[in-house]
Amino acid sequence: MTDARQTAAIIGGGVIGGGWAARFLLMGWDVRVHDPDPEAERKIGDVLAGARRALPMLYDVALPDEGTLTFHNSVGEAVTGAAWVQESVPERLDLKHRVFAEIQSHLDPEAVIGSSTSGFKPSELQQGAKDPTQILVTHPFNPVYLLPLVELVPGDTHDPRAVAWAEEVLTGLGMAPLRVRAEIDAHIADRFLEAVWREALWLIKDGIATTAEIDEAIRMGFGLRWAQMGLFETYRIAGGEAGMRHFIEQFGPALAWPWTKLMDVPELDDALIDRIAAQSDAQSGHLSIRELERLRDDNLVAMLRALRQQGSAAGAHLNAHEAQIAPAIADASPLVTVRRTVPVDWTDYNGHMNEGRYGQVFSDAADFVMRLVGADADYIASGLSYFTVETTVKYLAETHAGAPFHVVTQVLEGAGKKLKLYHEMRGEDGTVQATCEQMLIHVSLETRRSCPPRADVEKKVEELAASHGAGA
Ligand SMILES: NC(=O)C1=CN([C@@H]2O[C@H](COP(=O)(O)OP(=O)(O)OC[C@H]3O[C@@H](n4cnc5c(N)ncnc54)[C@H](O)[C@@H]3O)[C@@H](O)[C@H]2O)C=CC1
Ligand SMILES: C[N+](C)(C)CC(=O)CC(=O)[O-]
Repeated sequence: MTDARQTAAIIGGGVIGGGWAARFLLMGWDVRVHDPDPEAERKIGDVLAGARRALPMLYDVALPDEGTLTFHNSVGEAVTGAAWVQESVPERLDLKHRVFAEIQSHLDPEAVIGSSTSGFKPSELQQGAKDPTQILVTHPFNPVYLLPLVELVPGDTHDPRAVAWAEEVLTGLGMAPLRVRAEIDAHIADRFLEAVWREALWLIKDGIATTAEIDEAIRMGFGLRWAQMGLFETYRIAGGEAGMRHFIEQFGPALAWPWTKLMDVPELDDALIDRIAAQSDAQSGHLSIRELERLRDDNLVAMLRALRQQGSAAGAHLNAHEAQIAPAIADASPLVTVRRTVPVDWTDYNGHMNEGRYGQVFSDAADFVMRLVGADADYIASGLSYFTVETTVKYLAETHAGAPFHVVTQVLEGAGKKLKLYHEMRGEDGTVQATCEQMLIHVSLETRRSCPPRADVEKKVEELAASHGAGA
């Protein structure tokens, strides 16, 4: 099964199938799509263009080499040889059953079928299936290529090996599988989303708030809190020093007050739909869906990168995934010390990468060289390190958010306490965008003064310098 594991079939290439296709492809899988819509290829192309820009910006290293995308006229052709099938056809049980039957008549019995269903339980999806244990719910969130959460619902009838493998695949894609222990309509997260949506529909129907006011209430307040601590940690803090118990004592009784209409659904009659659509047009109609997607993606990237910096919530998850995909530190000729994409939060009011960020790039390049010569985390913990004492940066060409680049580094001098580096930052087409000459001095972290490196590090520095022709 090992070779076939790198091929995923996407059955249904709409909003969600397109997002899955992008995530698999950008994480190095080959992707085979079947969708009867004659526009499917164009639509997936649009989603993929957004994903190619956004997903690499989340990481401080390059993503794996992109897989190959192909389109197929039948389910059978698409799933043959696939190790993973992601079903993303419309939310109709009869249609999903027909599609599963066709998938299972061609699929390798060891492959997994994940369903994107927002609401059906695995036992419902599995009804009448040739092998029910092959079908799991893997419910993602839009945009699938950026949001890590995927609800993994195996249901009662499942093969633990398939579930373990599904967790491994999803984690490898950079997703955060949340195992739902007992099957339930609409899983976990959509229960909240439905409740919030119902309440919002009432507010509009009753003329209390517009779509714009409701969105403002979310994004200026509790929406920000939820992204980093969720509901219960947030409420624990809201209980003050007495924590959760005090919070429940104070606000629990309010649940019985006539605040909410959660159990009733407002009738979505023409008048209500017209009102919502008109308010939504007034709020966001000046932007196309693609422009809104870009705004959403840039904001999500910037927020997720901030959480990465804090090592918190989804940021902690992304840090762990980056450690999995980061290339090993190894010598090579030419010595590429950084390979990544310019993230959106590195750009400024001039619309290009801000000068301050070049310092980060060349600092990362120097860190690579330090690890290469053995001045790694353990070495630093032992009380020895290098300090940069001088840099000369030349800015030669602009670069922009989403642009891939790499840094090639040369050791100009490496002897005793001195380590002099020359870096060239190059764009995808090889254009030199910036150069940096950088002098590092070996130090004791105890005395904060210069001192000779440990013998093995000094030897590696000298060897590296000699291999780069230093002093020749
Ligand atoms: N849109 C959303 O926010 C989310 C949707 N989901 C779930 O993902 C699934 C798909 O939803 P969307 O992508 O939003 O729908 P969509 O309408 O954007 O895409 C569905 C695609 O399936 C294709 N299709 C129809 N019959 C097919 C068949 N027999 N074989 C192959 N393809 C077929 C359609 O041509 C269409 O391109 C649903 O189960 C939905 O509940 C899950 C998470 C979020
Ligand atoms: C509206 N929806 C129920 C299809 C939403 C989801 O299933 C998840 C999401 O992306 O919000």
